[in-house]
Amino acid sequence: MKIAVVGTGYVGLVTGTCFAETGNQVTCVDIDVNKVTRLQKGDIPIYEPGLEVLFDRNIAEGRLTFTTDLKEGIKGAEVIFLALPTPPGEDGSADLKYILGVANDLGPILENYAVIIDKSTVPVGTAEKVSAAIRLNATVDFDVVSNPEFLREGVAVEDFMKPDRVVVGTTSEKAKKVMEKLYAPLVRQGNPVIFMDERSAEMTKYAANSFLALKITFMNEIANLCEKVGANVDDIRRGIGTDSRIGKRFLFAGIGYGGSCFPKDVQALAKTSDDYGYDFRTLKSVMAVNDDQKKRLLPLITEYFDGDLKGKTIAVWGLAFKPYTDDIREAPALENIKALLAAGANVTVYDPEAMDNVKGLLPDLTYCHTAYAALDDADALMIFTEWPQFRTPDFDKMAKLMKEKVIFDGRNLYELEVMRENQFTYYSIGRESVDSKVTA
Ligand SMILES: NC(=O)c1ccc[n+]([C@@H]2O[C@H](COP(=O)([O-])OP(=O)(O)OC[C@H]3O[C@@H](n4cnc5c(N)ncnc54)[C@H](O)[C@@H]3O)[C@@H](O)[C@H]2O)c1
Ligand SMILES: O=c1ccn([C@@H]2O[C@H](COP(=O)(O)OP(=O)(O)O[C@H]3O[C@H](CO)[C@@H](O)[C@H](O)[C@H]3O)[C@@H](O)[C@H]2O)c(=O)[nH]1
Repeated sequence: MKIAVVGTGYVGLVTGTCFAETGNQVTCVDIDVNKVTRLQKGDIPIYEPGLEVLFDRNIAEGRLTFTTDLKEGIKGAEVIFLALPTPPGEDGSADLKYILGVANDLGPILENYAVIIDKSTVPVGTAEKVSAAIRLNATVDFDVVSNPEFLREGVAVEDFMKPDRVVVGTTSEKAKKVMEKLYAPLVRQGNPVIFMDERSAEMTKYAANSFLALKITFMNEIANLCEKVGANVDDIRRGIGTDSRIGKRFLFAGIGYGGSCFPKDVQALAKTSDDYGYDFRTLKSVMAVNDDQKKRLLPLITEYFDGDLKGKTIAVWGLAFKPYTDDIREAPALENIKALLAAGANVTVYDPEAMDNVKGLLPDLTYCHTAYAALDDADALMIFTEWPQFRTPDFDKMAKLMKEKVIFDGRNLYELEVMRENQFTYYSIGRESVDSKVTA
């Protein structure tokens, strides 16, 4: 099939590359000239494991091309994906200016029947708005379909190629046939496609993200209570996750959820609820609890240093909002680092992928080439991202480098017993703290 993908961000690049890999002819369109020039040279601007190999192969074999010209990009395409940003507007609702802007542009340049696919996360009713915007100037027939994306950054290729499900919202039989053809290779491999109407598909995306954010937030509150009652949240996770009705995934307590999706999508669904006169109380609690959770370690580190962080050197491991990505959008690390700087601390950081993305935003940090270099003469270590390489460090080496053997861990990377054996003072989430100052 001939496919156009408008928007070469995270979703656009994964969508374009994966559909090229399944044998389609894909043209990706972006208004960002620098990005398109880079892409045309075969330089991929995001870090996503497994994507580069597919990207290189499909460019080399001529199935994947890039342009800044929308008209050229959509020429002859049977399907046109809109993978455009939907950032939060001032009132928390998803800002549709990119989507509707492209929809307006599409009307006069469509030359043949095409299915226009909302891949972006968009509020209920957007397919109708996109359709109306295109119809204003269109001279040919078209359909607008909602096909939300559920991929996770860091495992995006796998999520795309082996999705738990594909959701397609359309009430047009003609568009349904095109969508069945598009996803036939995935269906043949046993991945289900669930058809529904446009509004239900749009709601499904927000319901999925909000439910996952709720699940994490619930565990974060259980963790907070565990600290008070003397229970261990990791045991609770194992104890409830084995119940198949609850499920093992997305039960890891930590320093709050971040990223480019959960925060904005929970907020947007809450705004939709308000607009329709429904008071969605659980969603509002999720947002409030998560805001607090992100700051969970700050009072602990402040108290540890008797209320004064001025002149202390705090090492930070992890900047990305989660491992296997260089994405720092809504990353808990950033808010914490800003608070440390405001309190007068010096901050040394290490992240295997995300440092270049932070340098412009926070130039006053000391960026280190290795995790250990960040510990040199540090008064404490804070951990915000669970990169695998942080899980099994050389504790003796850490002890020699650090001024004080104290760790504030927002991701529960270490067993309490290991911390006791290594005589580290250790604060984590939802577990008792280890005070090696007293026991050493
Ligand atoms: N990032 C994820 O993991 C993820 C997963 C599922 C769904 N989503 C949703 O997918 C959508 C896109 O997310 P993203 O992370 O890929 O966005 P992004 O911000 O990384 O990329 C968007 C791209 O669109 C381009 N663009 C803007 N206006 C344009 C125009 N008029 N014409 C052509 N290109 C234009 C930008 O230059 C940019 O390259 C959002 O709605 C998001 O909520 C994201
Ligand atoms: O048990 C868990 C699981 C995740 N998180 C946090 O939750 C956030 C989001 O993680 P994850 O869902 O893995 O990352 P995203 O790439 O943001 O993916 C989410 O958002 C995407 C954009 O909408 C959707 O497509 C995905 O299905 C959805 O998982 C991160 O801050 C994680 O640290 C936890 O704190 N505990």
